[in-house]
Amino acid sequence: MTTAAPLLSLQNVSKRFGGLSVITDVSFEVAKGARMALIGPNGAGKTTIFNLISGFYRPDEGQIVLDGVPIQQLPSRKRVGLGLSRSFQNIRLMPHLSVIENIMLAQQPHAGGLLDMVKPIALPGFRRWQREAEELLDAMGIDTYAGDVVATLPYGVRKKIEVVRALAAKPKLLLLDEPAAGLNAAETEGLTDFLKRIALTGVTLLVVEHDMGLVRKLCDDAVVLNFGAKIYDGPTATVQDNPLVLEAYLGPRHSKTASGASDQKGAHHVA
Ligand SMILES: Nc1ncnc2c1ncn2[C@@H]1O[C@H](COP(=O)(O)OP(=O)(O)OP(=O)(O)O)[C@@H](O)[C@H]1O
Repeated sequence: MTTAAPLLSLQNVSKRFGGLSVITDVSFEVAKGARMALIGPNGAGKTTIFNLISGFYRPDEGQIVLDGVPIQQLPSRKRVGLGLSRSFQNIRLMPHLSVIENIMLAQQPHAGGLLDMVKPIALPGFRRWQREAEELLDAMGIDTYAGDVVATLPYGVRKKIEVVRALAAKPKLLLLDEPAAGLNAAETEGLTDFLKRIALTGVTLLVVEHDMGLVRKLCDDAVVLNFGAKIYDGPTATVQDNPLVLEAYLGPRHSKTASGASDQKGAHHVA
């Protein structure tokens, strides 16, 4: 039996800061088309893993392979060229530009650079980028905001645009860093449906998120970190039954009685 090659593979990845081991021998795979969560208590190492995948940090040991290419020594922009994109928890849109201008800026990996946006109309590719940005906003159901200045839009809409910005570079793999942070329950529900729609376009998702409601609705599988080590790698449906996971979130005394714990935004209950 042959198994399809994963889109992303971390193999025995470790990262230290000075004498502090922050990631220890972490391995996991993300299949093509998967919707996978990367979860764990505060300080577990999730953001560090994202920074290692996206190229802000280099691992001290181990390999990171994207679509068959070892990327751990490549600069971030090369990883973007290979199909990696990331949305950030703290929205990184240009607040005084319109939605469509922000999306077009994010198409820059396929253009000549930021300077091109200073004199954009003269560029041969401008009309095409504009059309593609309009199509993307339309496909994601937020084209009504295309001409609006970002700073004037509600926070929940800006979060969606932050995600669409990350899609503008046509990624194979999208890293989503706490997409539901700061959203209320209704906005989170809307965002979850929105992310499912994105996944249906074939983009593979790896999601760091504390909101377990979103994780359960969106992600089939989860990797759980604690103190920089992997403690679970399997279906999201059974993550809350795992004693190591319960212990990591709630402490050893609670691990047998935690199944009654409820979802709470900001509180890191897993059950
Ligand atoms: N540049 C750095 N220098 C030193 N220590 C760091 C650095 N970046 C992260 N750490 C440490 O590494 C550990 C993991 O941090 P990280 O931000 O990856 O955790 P996290 O799981 O994303 O946490 P949270 O859920 O709170 O965002 C923490 O103890 C943090 O203090």
